[in-house]
Amino acid sequence: MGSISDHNGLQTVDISAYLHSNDPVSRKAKADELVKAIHGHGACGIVGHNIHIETWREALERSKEFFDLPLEEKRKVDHPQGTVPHRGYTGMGRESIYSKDELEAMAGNPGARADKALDWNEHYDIGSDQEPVHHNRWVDEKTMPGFREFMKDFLQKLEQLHRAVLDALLLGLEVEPSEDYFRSLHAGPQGGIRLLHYPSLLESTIDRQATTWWPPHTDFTTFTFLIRDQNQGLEIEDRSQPRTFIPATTEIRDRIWFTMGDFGEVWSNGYLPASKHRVMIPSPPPGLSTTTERFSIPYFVNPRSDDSALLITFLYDGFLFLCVDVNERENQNRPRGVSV
Ligand SMILES: O=C(O)CCC(=O)C(=O)O
Ligand SMILES: [Fe+2]
Repeated sequence: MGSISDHNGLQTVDISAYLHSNDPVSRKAKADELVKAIHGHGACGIVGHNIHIETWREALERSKEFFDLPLEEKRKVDHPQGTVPHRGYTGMGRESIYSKDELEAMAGNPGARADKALDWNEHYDIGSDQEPVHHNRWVDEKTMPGFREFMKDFLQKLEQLHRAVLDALLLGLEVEPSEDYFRSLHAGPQGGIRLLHYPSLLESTIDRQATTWWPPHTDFTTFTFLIRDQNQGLEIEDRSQPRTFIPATTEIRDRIWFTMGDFGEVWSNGYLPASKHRVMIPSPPPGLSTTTERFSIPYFVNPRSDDSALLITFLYDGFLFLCVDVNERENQNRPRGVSV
């Protein structure tokens, strides 16, 4: 499939020529196309990426098997308490994303937290066993045979893809090969997958003011790949019309949605802006009173933790690129939401 432009302005880039060609001219052309697409919306679709549809279907099926376990089984792998919670299971309504405005409004008023809308999903975070900061909470092998091996392998495939996409961005941005710091920042095992389950809900019980699947947010990542089932829900902000969202449609079955994260925006000094996105609870299918459940698997690409403060600048297309690594350990541990 060639690259396509959706009627709604989001581009979908077929990166197979980048991954498989030895021709530097076509690789550079593809890298440029990717950078241009992300520059526009902070997000784009990616096809031709080497993650086979059978593999991602299996990942979604195994994810469903996990969420089908009794709650007491899932709670055996509950996320760690404290400042580094991003591994293991987080149950329904236990994490809320707060916007900057909400956090400001809450300052000095701890009771305000109780009024916060719930993000109605459950999720299970997995990263590399080699990653030094976070520690996996694996389900017992007897409970889910093969789950751990499969997820480790899936994670590795996504890691390979993230390195290839990062290389393409660096080529597209014309970063000098001597500035290999960027590559090395992401060469380690910091990527992580999140198995996500958005439950089916009885329409009459949904207070659409108070309940969301995910409210609008940007990810605290360099960038994110979004793998999902066939059900609609993800929407990406149209940067030309702020607060207007474009459905990230699912009709191309093996399209991965790519969203730039906060660190990626800082890293590129805004040239590749962080994508604001949300996940909406769809209306029930015609004739039904309950909404359809949804499964998705974001893969978060994070920079390496590093104790050294580092500042790198370079010029591209009249933009000053800036990368600040301010003792990232603090930043990486910043909660994306608040667990209760
Ligand atoms: O489920 C999705 O498609 C998106 C999830 C998401 O935005 C997130 O976990 O940060
Ligand atoms: Fe997100």
